[in-house]
Amino acid sequence: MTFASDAAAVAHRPVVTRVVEGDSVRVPASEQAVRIPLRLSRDGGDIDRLWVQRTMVDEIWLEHRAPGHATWRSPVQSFFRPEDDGPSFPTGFVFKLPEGVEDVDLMVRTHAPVQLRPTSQTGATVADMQQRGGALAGANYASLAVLAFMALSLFAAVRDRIYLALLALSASALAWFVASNGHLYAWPGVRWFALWGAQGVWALELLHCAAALWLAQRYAELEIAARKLDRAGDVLRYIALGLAALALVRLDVLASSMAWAAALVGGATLAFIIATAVVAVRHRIWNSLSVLTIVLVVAGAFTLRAFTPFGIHGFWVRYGPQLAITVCVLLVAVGMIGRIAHVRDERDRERLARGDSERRLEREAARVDLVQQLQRRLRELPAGDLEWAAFRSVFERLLPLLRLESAALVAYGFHGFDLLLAEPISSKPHYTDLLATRMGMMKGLARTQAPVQLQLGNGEALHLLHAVVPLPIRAPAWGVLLLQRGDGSSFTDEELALASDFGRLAVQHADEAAAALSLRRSAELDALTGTFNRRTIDLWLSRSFSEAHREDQLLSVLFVDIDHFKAINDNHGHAAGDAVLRQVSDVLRKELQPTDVLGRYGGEEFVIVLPGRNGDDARQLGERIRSAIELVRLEYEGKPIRITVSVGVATRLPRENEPAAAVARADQALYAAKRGGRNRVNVAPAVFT
Ligand SMILES: Nc1nc2c(ncn2[C@@H]2O[C@H](COP(=O)(O)OP(=O)(O)OP(=O)(O)O)[C@@H](O)[C@H]2O)c(=O)[nH]1
Repeated sequence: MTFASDAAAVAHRPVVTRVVEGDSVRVPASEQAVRIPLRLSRDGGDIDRLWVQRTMVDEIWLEHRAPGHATWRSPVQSFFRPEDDGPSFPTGFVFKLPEGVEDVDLMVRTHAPVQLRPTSQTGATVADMQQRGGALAGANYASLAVLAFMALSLFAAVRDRIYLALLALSASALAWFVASNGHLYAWPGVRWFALWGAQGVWALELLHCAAALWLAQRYAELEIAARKLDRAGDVLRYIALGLAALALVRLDVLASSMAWAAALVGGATLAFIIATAVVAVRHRIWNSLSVLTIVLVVAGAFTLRAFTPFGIHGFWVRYGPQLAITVCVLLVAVGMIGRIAHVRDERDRERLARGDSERRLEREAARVDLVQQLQRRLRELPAGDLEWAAFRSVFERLLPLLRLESAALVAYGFHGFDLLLAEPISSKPHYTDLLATRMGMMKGLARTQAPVQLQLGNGEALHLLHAVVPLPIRAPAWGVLLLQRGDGSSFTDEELALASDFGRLAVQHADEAAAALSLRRSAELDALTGTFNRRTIDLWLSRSFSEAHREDQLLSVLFVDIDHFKAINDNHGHAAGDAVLRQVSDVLRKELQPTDVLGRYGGEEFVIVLPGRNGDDARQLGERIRSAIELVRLEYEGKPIRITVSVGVATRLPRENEPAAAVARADQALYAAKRGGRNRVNVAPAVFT
């Protein structure tokens, strides 16, 4: 059984209590040396050393005083001035005892209160203790140095400040351990740190606490996970840093309270880290369960060490906390490495998402642009040009968007046209070849309405991968888009969907434009004969007269009226009359030039506007029409119908810029032709009105 004694009692007064070696004794801070009388038990003959665990004393030595004898005094040792010839990592103060002596005085001068437990040992045991302690300390330092270096490398690679916190944690642990074990002061270059004495060690301990708090806050992502705890961590960290700065001021009056303050902050830090580790476990942070376990072990190790004054001692009590902290740093580092993968995954995911949304935006913009262009372009085009214009707009966008080398539209019966449109035009022979051999297959694929990817081609181009995208064209017509990339890479579902969508838009807009065009045409045309109706031909007449007047051009008008049409209706029926009207309009159309305009003026009367023709030309045309109609041999229900027409001709007079007068003259001329016996051409005199 051991007990603690307060050596203060023996500082300046005669011995009251004699300390038995192996007991713990507390030595208070004092400017003068404190004398601790020791009763040695030297049962074994080999026991000739006194061993005191290294602790932060300024000076320590042994004295032996016997009445009538000269005082024996051992060399003075110091925590802050290790002997040069001692072991690399000394773990204790060792004094060779004079022979036959059972009572010695242990002399201690310290600026900080310390707890000592002197024991007498054999030389072999002392060597063994030095070796074990030294080996453990060395291994600990090496591990922490490696971890610090690793943290620095990780920071350089990932540029995440959490690795700086890991560096601070491992480096501060290393500095603290090296100083608190008394090894720092043996190393050249850093010996000066001894100036701060015990206060320097506390400053390092407090810095380590601050680093541990910083890392714990970031490791458990407290800022997001537990804001209140995070703020408490901030406060504790600032306290630790403030106290560390205060410790470095090295005021002796602060020595005792600083020891308590460091212990309190250490305890609070441990409590905070346990709470943080619990939060990390709850948030499933990688490796946090192992970290929590080791943090609890650290707390246990420190608690055990706090009981040293009550006789709990031993190798593991002395070194357990340091070892546990190193293992803790190691586990946190492992967690941090796992975090790299996590951070990288996050970054990759972010980059992909960003790329995805940019691509989507680009495609959406291209789609909007396509729709606008289709609406604009197709409105102005005549029938027959709509289809290729719509698909050219599609290709303009698809080629860059899908990185295509070429694309083609293959369509049969689309608005009555067969189309092969290739972009660029140089790729047309390739698609022509493809069609020659794969037409049936393409037709089959068009019916499926699902895009596919196939290796298509002939001869050398056999390997080329093509996307075949069916178009929604109403059967029996069909059509597909053929897309091909130079690098042979396959198309994603998204890309095929995009091509499908663009193809559908082109078909839809071409359909709408064709429908609008035919609606417009039907409003302009006479349903029975397909020639312009009265309203349209009136517009043409006005436009032609003002244009001819402006340009000072010739312009003639023909009125063509079927003779005795009422009789045809009466004798053969109304349907026969309709057939005659269609027949006459066909003959008229054949006789006209592209610039001439034909319209049905009403009933059985047609008007022909002849830009650039004089009266003579018009009369000759009228004559050709008359004789051509006369030659028509029309039979209705087996009965022949004889058709003749009368023609009135009028020509624009130089000052005329509107048609009314010329139309009246032509009508008059026609009337004259009728009166003249029909089946004849009559030219209105120029000054008829
Ligand atoms: N079948 C048919 N008959 C029509 C159509 N539009 C007008 N008609 C008829 O055309 C006839 C015109 O007859 P009229 O104006 O008397 O002249 P006509 O019989 O041709 O005699 P002339 O002009 O004097 O040679 C009327 O009987 C109308 O009913 C039509 O779209 N189809």
